Amino acid sequence: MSALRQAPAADGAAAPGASGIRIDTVTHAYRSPGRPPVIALDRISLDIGPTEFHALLGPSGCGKSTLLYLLGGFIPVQEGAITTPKGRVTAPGPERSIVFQNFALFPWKTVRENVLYGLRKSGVGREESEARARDFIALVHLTGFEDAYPSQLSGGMQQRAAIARTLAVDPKILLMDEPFGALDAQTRRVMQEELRAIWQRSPKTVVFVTHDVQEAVFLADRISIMSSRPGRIQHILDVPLPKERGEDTLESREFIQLSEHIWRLVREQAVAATRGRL
Ligand SMILES: Nc1ncnc2c1ncn2[C@@H]1O[C@H](COP(=O)(O)OP(=O)(O)OP(=O)(O)O)[C@@H](O)[C@H]1O
Repeated sequence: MSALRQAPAADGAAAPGASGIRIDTVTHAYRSPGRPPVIALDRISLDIGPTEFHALLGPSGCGKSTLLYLLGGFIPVQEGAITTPKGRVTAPGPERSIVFQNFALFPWKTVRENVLYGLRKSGVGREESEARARDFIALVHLTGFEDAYPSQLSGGMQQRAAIARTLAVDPKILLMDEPFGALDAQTRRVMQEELRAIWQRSPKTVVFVTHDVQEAVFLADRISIMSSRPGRIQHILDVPLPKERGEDTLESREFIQLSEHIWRLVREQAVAATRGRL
């Protein structure tokens, strides 16, 4: 396929000191007594550019979440290094925000208070925080639910509140672990378009974990496809679609061809992973 280019390094890839992320030969093993270690990641190297939207795809258990949590500083780097312009990642930091699969809202705070919490914590003033909270609650279609507590919302609404909380802070590096997994198909599509539009208005490094090939192709500039046991990056592909993406994108020949091609590559990894377990 001529539009495709195997892309071992991004154009404008992050050099340490520029913004973006450099992942340098990172290996991660989970160890428990009396069991062989699980090598979740094996010598992963990847440069993600300062304004790049990067998607991670791969079969279940290939280490996507592990890599994202390492980038977030939630689990310590065992071998290799992860560098951002702030230096080596050793702990969570204000320049990196993460949206987890299962929302992580404060149950004792309302939607508005949850969104305000992130803003106030990152030093945004009261008035600006109130305005941003209003805007981002509207963006995720939760206007009217500002004073609701998480327990009063559906799973999808809670997830949208969590997304609003993270996006409102406008972090330099946005890490997302299947953030739209709990949403119905319609809402998911709207949120994908909104996220892409937000990223275009305020370009930042995004690392987006998903199982959904079309979601990855619609959102990302580059896609890494991982293999499992051990987790390695098998392919890095450019997504040569126009920057502006919407309904038309989904119907374009380029989108359909690229999605099919990537689907085949992911399937190969999934088949290999299943064989490995038999
Ligand atoms: N706390 C843990 N202890 C032991 N093994 C773990 C732990 N967390 C993850 N693993 C193992 O590490 C590997 C990578 O897991 P990880 O959750 O990162 O994969 P994933 O690609 O995000 O999977 P999924 O797509 O199903 O969410 C898997 O084999 C998993 O079983």
